[in-house]
Amino acid sequence: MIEATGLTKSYGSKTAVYNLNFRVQPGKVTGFLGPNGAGKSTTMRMILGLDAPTNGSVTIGGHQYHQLPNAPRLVGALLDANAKHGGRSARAHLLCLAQLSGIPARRVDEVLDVVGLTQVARKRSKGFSLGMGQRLGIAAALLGDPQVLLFDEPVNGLDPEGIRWVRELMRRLASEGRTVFVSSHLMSEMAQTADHLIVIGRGQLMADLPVRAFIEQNSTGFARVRTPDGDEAGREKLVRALAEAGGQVLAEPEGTLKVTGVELPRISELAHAADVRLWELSPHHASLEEAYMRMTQGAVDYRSSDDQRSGLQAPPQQVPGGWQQPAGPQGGYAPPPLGGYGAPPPAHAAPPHPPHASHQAAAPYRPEDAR
Ligand SMILES: Nc1ncnc2c1ncn2[C@@H]1O[C@H](COP(=O)(O)OP(=O)(O)OP(=O)(O)O)[C@@H](O)[C@H]1O
Repeated sequence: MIEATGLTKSYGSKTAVYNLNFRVQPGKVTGFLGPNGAGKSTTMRMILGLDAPTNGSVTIGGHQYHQLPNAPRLVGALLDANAKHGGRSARAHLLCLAQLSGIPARRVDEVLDVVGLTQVARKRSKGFSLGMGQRLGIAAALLGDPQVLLFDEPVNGLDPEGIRWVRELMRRLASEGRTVFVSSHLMSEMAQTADHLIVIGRGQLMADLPVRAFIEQNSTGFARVRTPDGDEAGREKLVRALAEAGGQVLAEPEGTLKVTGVELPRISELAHAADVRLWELSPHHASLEEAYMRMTQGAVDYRSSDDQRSGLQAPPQQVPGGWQQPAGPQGGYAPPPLGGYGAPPPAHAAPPHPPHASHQAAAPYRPEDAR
């Protein structure tokens, strides 16, 4: 098990990671999610003893990395797939790592086989594609047959077949009882790979919950409704009727309405009764990616200025005579529940002041706490 306690890292005035508390359990794939610059790599480096925490600690099996007896045999990691000598062959690169850790040479051939690089084992790695480089990095992580594995963005540069392979490998490693900690900025990928999620934004913990719970909370459906272009009166009439029927309506930038709280057949009846024609009435599911974006919005360091994801970045548009707020608890676009994901970090910065003992981030939401 990996355990972080009050883990904090500052680089000068920049706080990269602040007061992280989490546990990564064996026998599961734990996804470590966060937008660019959230602090994932910094956290992983601290777990591996490559960076020293400014405050707090992180341990593996109760020990700091440097205190582990024979660490390379206990912990394997892929941090940077480019961290290799390009002039060496894949096999020579792995042999070198194996010798440094007292791992027998036959293990090199085993891991080359596991990652599918046997055919190119004697080729220089500088000619490798990004995907082959990732596979070589994964092979290096597996060399010591470790119980604890950390992968920083392992599917970067992989094609769909490679992504599926990584997903299956992670799941297999976890099913063997290993601790598997995988970082990504893609919720859609993690939703398919991980059992548990730890989400950070601007260095702070935003959620710590099973993937199943995240999906249950965020994959509720909604209806998309379009009235004829230019028929403002009809649109307003429908919005009023939907609101009176208990629905929640959000105007989308494209001119459509996003409706939750009213079933599709009922929307059709209401439109008919109000004598409003519909150009579109379709069922939808909010994607997990969207829910994740919503959770981490305000915790993103770098965002393009023309990000038009409907209802996510832009404030909801006012709907005349109807509901103006985003969907309620049953809607896919609901804001994180109060007391739910834990206090998000301050909107515009990681801790506004350098961390100090009295500034405690709220405990993250764990569904088991609610039971
Ligand atoms: N050595 C360093 N010196 C100064 N700032 C750093 C250093 N390493 C990381 N940072 C800063 O700390 C923050 C967290 O960076 P980190 O690389 O851990 O994020 P990340 O979640 O891994 O991002 P990405 O998904 O883009 O790799 C960033 O703002 C980054 O610029």
